[in-house]
Amino acid sequence: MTTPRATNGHNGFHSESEPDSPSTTSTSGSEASINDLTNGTSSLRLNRRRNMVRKKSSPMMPAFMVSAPGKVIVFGEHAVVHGKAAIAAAISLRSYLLVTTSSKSKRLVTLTFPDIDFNHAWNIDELPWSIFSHPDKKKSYYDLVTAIDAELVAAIQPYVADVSPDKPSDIRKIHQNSAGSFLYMFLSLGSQSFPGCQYTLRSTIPIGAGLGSSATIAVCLSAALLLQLRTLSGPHPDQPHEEARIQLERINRWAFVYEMFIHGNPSGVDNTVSTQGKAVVFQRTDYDRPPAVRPLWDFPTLPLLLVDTKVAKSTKNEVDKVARLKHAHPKLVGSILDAVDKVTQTSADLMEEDDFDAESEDSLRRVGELMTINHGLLVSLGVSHPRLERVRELVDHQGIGWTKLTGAGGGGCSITLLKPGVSREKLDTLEEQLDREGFGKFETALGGDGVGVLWPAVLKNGMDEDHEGGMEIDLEKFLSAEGNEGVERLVGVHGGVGEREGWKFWRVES
Ligand SMILES: Nc1ncnc2c1ncn2[C@@H]1O[C@H](COP(=O)(O)OP(=O)(O)O)[C@@H](O)[C@H]1O
Ligand SMILES: C[C@@](O)(CCOP(=O)(O)O)CC(=O)O
Repeated sequence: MTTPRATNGHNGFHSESEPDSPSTTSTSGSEASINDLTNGTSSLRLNRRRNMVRKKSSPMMPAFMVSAPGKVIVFGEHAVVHGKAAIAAAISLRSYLLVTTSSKSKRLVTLTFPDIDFNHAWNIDELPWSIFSHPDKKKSYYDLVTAIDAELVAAIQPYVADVSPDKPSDIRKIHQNSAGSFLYMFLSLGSQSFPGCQYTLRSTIPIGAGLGSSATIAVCLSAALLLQLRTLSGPHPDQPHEEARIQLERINRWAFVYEMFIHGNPSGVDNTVSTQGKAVVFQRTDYDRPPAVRPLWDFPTLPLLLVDTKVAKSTKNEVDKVARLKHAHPKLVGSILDAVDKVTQTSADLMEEDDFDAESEDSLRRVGELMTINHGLLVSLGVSHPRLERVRELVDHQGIGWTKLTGAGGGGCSITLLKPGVSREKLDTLEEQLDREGFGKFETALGGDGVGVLWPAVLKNGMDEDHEGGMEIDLEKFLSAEGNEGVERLVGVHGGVGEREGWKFWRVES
């Protein structure tokens, strides 16, 4: 567990437009977090005084945004749920969350997820705060929560039950799951004095395709809530790496809670890579302790083709399937999982070798062979799908690379490592075939930034209507941006025009 850091006057979110930002204390958070953060009564008094000043000068937080990337698992999915290692890398497809605060008298907290046609508001004063703030249950922002509490889930049930009553039951279930996971995190972290606010999310990541869409929502909501509670410091460009790492760990811990609610038994690899970005070797051997996460700083720029089968899958179902198989054949499935682990470790070693060259045929062939083996092992665990096998068949037929499923399988996406020097003609033939057969194709760079913050929600460059002082992103603009391109153009961390001025990231690279 991370020890809570004492206040140093430089915590809290740093922003030019926020008159009194440097503080660790919570204007809207619980008393517990004030006590946890301060070193004795004098600093407590000082912080209370700061809060009073802030309340007078800045009664409402400015609208702000948070963004988190999707991921591909390059090696080790499923085995990672059973304590083995996995390698995952952030991709350039991202989710974007706009947080708008209402005036004090408005007591609604609203969740707006237009991508899944979900919108719901709750009266903050009617939520079950008493059970969540009971001393036996109350969690702090820095706690490591490793299990979902059944009593707390029961307490939020009445608030989830009336969500989307007119939707078909399968859609309703998804909405209720979103509502439940959000309320669980909101009630665990917040307090009744929380201001009315709206969380609006748009994503460029295909949903349920194995690219970690749910983890990006978990990361965005976790970061947003922790920022609202003023329990995070930065991000700012000169922030020491160790301090940045602590902030990321806090975000990641609560993102994991959200994922546990959605998926039941996640490994945590998705939320970890979405939080910290780039590429990592991830392993969680003991669920009561934080996972071992080793960043791969020099992760090679692998020539990857990402194909979407457009077959929807459920991560929970696929994970349950493997658990059942393991239960039925413990030794056999145990050996398969061990073999996946070996593949992952071998690949990590290989890619970290000094003479590994992402453009050389020999280096790529060795990684490619490991991908083929990993896919074969996943097939034996029963998590492939005929459409995934079809992609593999088409790629193999052209002889242009090595393919494996990525993520939970059962549909979703595959990745193909392309051989160097593949002719344009062969690639075109493959792409035409994929197109004809209804597959989707993504171009995405691997190893991008993790969670980012735009505070306030004002961008300084990138759009036509940009003018001096920047362009404010309001709810209307955000909701009316057309499709993925519109979202990227409006608020994208790169926006197709290179690094966007305004977005900031916690950087831990040494
Ligand atoms: N854009 C989105 N808006 C709202 N909820 C989303 C969005 N994308 C994903 N989700 C949530 O995540 C779930 C999909 O998660 P999961 O099955 O793990 O797929 P993935 O492989 O994409 O992470 C959805 O059912 C929904 O609850
Ligand atoms: C199958 C698994 O290893 C990865 C799931 O990824 P996704 O939800 O399909 O993006 C599950 C996990 O790691 O929690």
